[in-house]
Amino acid sequence: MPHGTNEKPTACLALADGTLFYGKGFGAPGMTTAELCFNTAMTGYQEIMTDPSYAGQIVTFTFPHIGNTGVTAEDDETNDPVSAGMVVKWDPTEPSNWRATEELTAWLESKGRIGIGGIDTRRLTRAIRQQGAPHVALAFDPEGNFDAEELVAAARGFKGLVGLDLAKEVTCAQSYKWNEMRWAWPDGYAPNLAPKHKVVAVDFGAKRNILRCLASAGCDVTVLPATATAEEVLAHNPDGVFLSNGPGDPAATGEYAVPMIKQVLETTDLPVFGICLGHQMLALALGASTVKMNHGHHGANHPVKDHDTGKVEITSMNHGFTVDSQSLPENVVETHVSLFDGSNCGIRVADRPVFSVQYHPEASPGPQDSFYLFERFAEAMEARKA
Ligand SMILES: NC(=O)CC[C@H](N)C(=O)O
Repeated sequence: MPHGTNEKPTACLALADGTLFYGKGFGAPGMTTAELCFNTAMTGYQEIMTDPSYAGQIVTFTFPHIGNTGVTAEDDETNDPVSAGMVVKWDPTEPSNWRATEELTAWLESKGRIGIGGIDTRRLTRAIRQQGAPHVALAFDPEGNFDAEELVAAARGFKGLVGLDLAKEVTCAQSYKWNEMRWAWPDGYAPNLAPKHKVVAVDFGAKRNILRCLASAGCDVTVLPATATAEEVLAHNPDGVFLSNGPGDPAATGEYAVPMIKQVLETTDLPVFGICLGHQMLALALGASTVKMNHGHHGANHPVKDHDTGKVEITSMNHGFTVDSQSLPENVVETHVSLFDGSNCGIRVADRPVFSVQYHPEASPGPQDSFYLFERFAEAMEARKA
């Protein structure tokens, strides 16, 4: 029965440990298996659902009002929802927003994704925190016929994200140019409208707002597929190389991406900037290691301390793996750290403009505090030319 109602449930969420949550289905009928996480952001459900880094995951939204602002294609971080499904407390409400072109439920249905409403998301979130991100099966049947044992077996059959390279499933098929800028600017920031620096962005599942931020910092961006070799990257004669966010296990994607990054580092003095998966794989290329977290960081209010300036930024996060700061080699400085759990949030090579962050400085959804990193990347390219 959906939480707090007498209705017959039309959706079921089964955890691998046998726990069942019944609720009201929305979106597209069907069944899917994934890892389950929770996201604490109060806004941005569409950006979250379309963030390619959520491949292989179902998102529990701890904020109860999901659907209020509808959906608009302008807010997509990539063409379609990538997250396998969504879990919410209340049924999505009718949108009330001038930008909405569609309702969340109709959009999810047209994109073949499953949602479940009427769930006690507090209880579920507590379960995720206690046991670690569980493997789950989520089913939506308008008739409400579920075989609980079958669903639990399906959840147990999900192999998990460790060892999984999902970047190759969400990367672009071909290279392309990106010129579009941000629509909103951080306070006091004067947009740099002339593209000054040639940047190759390797797309492991890049969010569009990252590309907009690069363009807004003066970068002329060429996006290359995840499997690009160092030769392919350098053939564009870039002033800098950007490594994007993306889904799955950094060690698995790193099997082909880390040799590319190493070769760029060994054969050039180019500035390199990485975000999230790009950060993790840069760390791997520098000799550090990554580990799976208990339940990861997914939200829009994570405080991070910048050791260089002493400042605290409020950041947007979405990651389930992390760089083991104990494994950082001597020439790599830990620049940022999470004030929630002390985990690594940023690195820099001691004597080179090679740096990366675990969080999302492009915001969308989230705060704008960290835009300076894009400017830092542009400054490094400027300095190298001078
Ligand atoms: N947002 C990302 O790039 C996520 C990186 C990686 N897939 C993780 O879960 O940690």
